[in-house]
Amino acid sequence: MELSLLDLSLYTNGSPNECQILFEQVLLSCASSGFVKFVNHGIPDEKISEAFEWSRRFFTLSDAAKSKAARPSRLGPNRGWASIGQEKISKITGVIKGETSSVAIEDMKESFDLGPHDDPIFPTPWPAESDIPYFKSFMQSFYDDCHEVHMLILQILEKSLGLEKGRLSSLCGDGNAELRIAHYPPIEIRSITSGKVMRIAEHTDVGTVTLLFQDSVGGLEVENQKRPGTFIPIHSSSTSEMIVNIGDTLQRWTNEVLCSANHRVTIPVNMQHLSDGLISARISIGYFGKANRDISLRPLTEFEGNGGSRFNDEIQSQDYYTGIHERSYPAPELLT
Ligand SMILES: O=C(O)CCC(=O)C(=O)O
Ligand SMILES: [Fe+2]
Repeated sequence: MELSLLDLSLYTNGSPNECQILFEQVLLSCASSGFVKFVNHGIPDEKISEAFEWSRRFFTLSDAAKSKAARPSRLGPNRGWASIGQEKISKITGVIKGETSSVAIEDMKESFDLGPHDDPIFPTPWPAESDIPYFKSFMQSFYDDCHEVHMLILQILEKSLGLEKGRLSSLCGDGNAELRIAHYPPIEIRSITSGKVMRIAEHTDVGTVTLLFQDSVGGLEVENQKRPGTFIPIHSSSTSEMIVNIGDTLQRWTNEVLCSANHRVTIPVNMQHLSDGLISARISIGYFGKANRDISLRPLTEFEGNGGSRFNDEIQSQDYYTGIHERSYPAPELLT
């Protein structure tokens, strides 16, 4: 299975026929693998390179400086700096499939998440401006760029799925997303094969779609939806390539016409034949598109038909997101 690499600019610049082909290809890729890749998505290459540069700068700050932006210990969305091993994504492995995991594999990564600007309920804790001047303004501007692409992709999905204009995008227009920079420090192959740690354990993302940029180290893999249990490596030929994966929100809204993509970050494919060796540090940047707060995650009426749904519970978006995020930050006494 190869992921389609599609030209997003055709949506605004293409002929009606080219647009139609784009809608069909997006649907084909998302419905068969939960993933699609885009070029010409509108965020300039230089800005993406700059985002990687800012990420490196942030992660080379001292722990004391990063701690000023530490993840708050209260219920809510992901905000601020989470140190290496703090988030345990293995605690949410299998949740969307209705399987619960009892293992607590440590993720060997650190991350920094920002939410909407001036969020009065869940503000983002920032590092001191004097420690990393202009970091905040750059990251907020990159957040806005990603929000625009998120809206564009939802509009395309509306067309692909035969929905009314605005049907998906109006549920997300407030911009309730998170932008995450993640740093995976160098790690021994043996540590991962021991089964105790991972770069990031397999999981699905909770939101609508995730927009992901990765450096050239590799290791990102997606589960083959036709052959569960087997994983396919996802390469990017440049950091500008945008990888888009379907999240739980769209799985629920579409009543599984689209299914969220189960993915993980592990040993890069070019090192998988080795029993020993050091995997280089890796940086990725992900924008986690989400529904506005207080939106029902029941299937949309357009997808209600045929044989009911697994997702008829009355859960609302923020409650679902918070519940899942909190599971991945278990209190030490809850770890198994
Ligand atoms: O680092 C990556 O490539 C993926 C990260 C990821 O899946 C996540 O943070 O949800
Ligand atoms: Fe993810």
